[in-house]
Amino acid sequence: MAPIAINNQTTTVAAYPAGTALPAERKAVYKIAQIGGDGIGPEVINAGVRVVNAAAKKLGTFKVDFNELDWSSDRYKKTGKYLPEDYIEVLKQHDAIFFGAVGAPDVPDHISLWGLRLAICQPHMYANVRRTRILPGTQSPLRDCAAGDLDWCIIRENSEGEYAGHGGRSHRGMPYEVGTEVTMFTRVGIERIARFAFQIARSRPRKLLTYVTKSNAMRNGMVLWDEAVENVAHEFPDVKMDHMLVDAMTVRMTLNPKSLDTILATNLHADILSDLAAALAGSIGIAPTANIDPDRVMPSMFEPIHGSAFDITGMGLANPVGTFWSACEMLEWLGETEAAEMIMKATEKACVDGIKTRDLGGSATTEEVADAVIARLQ
Ligand SMILES: NC(=O)c1ccc[n+]([C@@H]2O[C@H](COP(=O)([O-])OP(=O)(O)OC[C@H]3O[C@@H](n4cnc5c(N)ncnc54)[C@H](O)[C@@H]3O)[C@@H](O)[C@H]2O)c1
Ligand SMILES: O=C(O)C[C@@H](O)C(=O)O
Ligand SMILES: [K+]
Ligand SMILES: [Mn+2]
Repeated sequence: MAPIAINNQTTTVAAYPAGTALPAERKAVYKIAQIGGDGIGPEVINAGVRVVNAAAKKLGTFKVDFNELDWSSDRYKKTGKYLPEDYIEVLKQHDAIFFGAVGAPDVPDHISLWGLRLAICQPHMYANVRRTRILPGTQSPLRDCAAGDLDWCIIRENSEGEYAGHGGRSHRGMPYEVGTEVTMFTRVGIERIARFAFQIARSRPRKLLTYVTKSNAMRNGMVLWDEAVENVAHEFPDVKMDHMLVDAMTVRMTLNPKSLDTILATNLHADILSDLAAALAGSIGIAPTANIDPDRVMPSMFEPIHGSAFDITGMGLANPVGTFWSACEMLEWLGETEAAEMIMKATEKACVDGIKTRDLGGSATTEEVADAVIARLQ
């Protein structure tokens, strides 16, 4: 494996390992596929687009051309399809994808998720990166944690495992009906995500990786996980590694959170742990997601961690901070670190100044938070 340059930038945003992350060139214009999707998705994405455009204008070094795509549950209800046949080709014409959320009250959740998010991300975007940090001006429900704490980077395997899509149902409606969901792990899939996670861990000051499985109860695939991760660990002797079973991990995240830094887990486990991480940092509304194709075959997809939140749709209550942070991850991935830092700092300033949505204890609307962030870009 090629040596990996260590990214020494002191940045408040993503610090991807330089070897995997830096694009070949910076561009004058980035073409971004904008997919608001459902529920609060379009609300937070529209706010994010405004903030990104304002930052680009302020810097004057690049432009962003957002291409709005109507791929959503509305489209599904009208046409029977979330995506056009040639969606891969369409997406490939872009440098990145800026995504809101998918999920509608009148479409089964497994249809919407597989119809849009999973169809786009599997199999190329195998690394799902979910950062957490208690932002200045916000509060954690953990009494001993303050701004800057819970600085975690969760690496979620994003292409297989519990989301392999294998299984079936038979004897529908009968008392002896059967449903199976086959969890599939491959050594190739585990090793590639483990290497990615070790590279991230190595690029962070603490060089500390905790990997999570449930290899006591799940005695095949998760034991393969343990073996494959331990094997990859030999390539990274400078990274300190430990292992947790997922149930005990929830306890450690809550009661001993400062002992953690980079966290690697399977698709489902990391999905759950990353929502917990966001909540421990104050709100699900602040947390970002980067669905990364480290090989850059597909444009990577950036989205807030949350879903379409139909309970608050159209009310101006959606916190756009997770979307702004996701935009920072996107800009960082494109090589525009300066813009990423500018947006992250302005977002933190708006929080410090108390311009926050209800989930963070404030009373500002989505648009007011966006206005406040734009006013603080410098
Ligand atoms: N990546 C995705 O597109 C994605 C992620 C999660 C859930 N979903 C889908 O979204 C739908 C709703 O799922 P759910 O209710 O389990 O999760 P959710 O994240 O949509 O909402 C959970 C709770 O958090 C609140 N919340 C979420 N985002 C918020 C924000 N930005 N600001 C303030 N409050 C916020 C909601 O109001 C709700 O009370 C389902 O269809 C689900 O499948 C999609
Ligand atoms: O598990 C998923 O992929 C759906 C959603 O919960 C998410 O985290 O994006
Ligand atoms: K989302
Ligand atoms: Mn989730």
